[in-house]
Amino acid sequence: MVALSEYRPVAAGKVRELYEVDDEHLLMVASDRVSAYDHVLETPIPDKGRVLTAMSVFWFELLGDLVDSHFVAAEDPRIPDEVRGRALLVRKLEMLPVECVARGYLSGSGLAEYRETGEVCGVPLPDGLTEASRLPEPIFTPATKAELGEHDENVSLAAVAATVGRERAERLRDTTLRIYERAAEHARTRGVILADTKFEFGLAADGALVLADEVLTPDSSRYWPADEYAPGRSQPSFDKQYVRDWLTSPESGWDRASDAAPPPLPEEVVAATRARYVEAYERITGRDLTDWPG
Ligand SMILES: CCOC(=O)Cn1cc(-c2ncnc(N)c2C#N)cn1
Repeated sequence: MVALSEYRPVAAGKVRELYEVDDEHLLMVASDRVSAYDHVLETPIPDKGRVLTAMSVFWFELLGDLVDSHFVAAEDPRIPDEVRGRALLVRKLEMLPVECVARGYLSGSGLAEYRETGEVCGVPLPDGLTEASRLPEPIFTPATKAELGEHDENVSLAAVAATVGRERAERLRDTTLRIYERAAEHARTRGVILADTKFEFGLAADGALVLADEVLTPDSSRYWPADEYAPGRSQPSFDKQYVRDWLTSPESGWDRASDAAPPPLPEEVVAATRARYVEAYERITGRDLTDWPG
């Protein structure tokens, strides 16, 4: 069995790493780290990496009739035991430098831009929308990838076209919206609102778009419990709300406005957060996490 240290690291995010396996394949590894308020917390959430990995695989399979993906295997001799269950063997692609975001609801950077200009990424929206408003129809709001720790920058479709060509930009938009709508429709039947999500695509040898990166996880998407949905205020995050509430409670002794690192999480917050990740996975997929490796 190969050790992870034998693979060359090629990219790292706040909570994920990417390694080169061979000329054709990469290993995408999800850690148990969680980030909140732009800080990576020191306390890991057991099984978070497994849940998000299993969730990506579920979506790759469900969306397989709409789009090809880079997913190769979740169990394979090339996957080291130490990361089994929270790592995927994927095929190496030529990546497109576009963060393909679909939004069915107005929140985060989309809401901020709307409040400034009445538009998001050059797409005009109706007046009178507020935090978490459902949009008349889902919109494509691409962004350019920022350096680690910075926020991505929202850009127009024309800016994407200037980078990847008009035809490919429109195909990115159409594919992004189609798979978002399919996923949001599925999530809704499970009592979960998929408010927005971010995809990354690469190119196959024949120029076809291939869905890459993690897909429709609570880290790449906003998941809200549908039964608590009420526009006009920030919605509870399906998975991170216990962490957010504790960090902003007097109990934590942390001042969000300061640059100080958040304190370690109490074990009951860790346990409740782990349970929310497992619940999100089992509700969305109808599968049992105990059936997933690792
Ligand atoms: C770990 C944090 O960074 C990323 O995952 C972003 N990223 C993706 C690639 C990539 N490159 C070639 N082929 C692929 N299949 C992929 C994928 N996924 C590189 N950086």
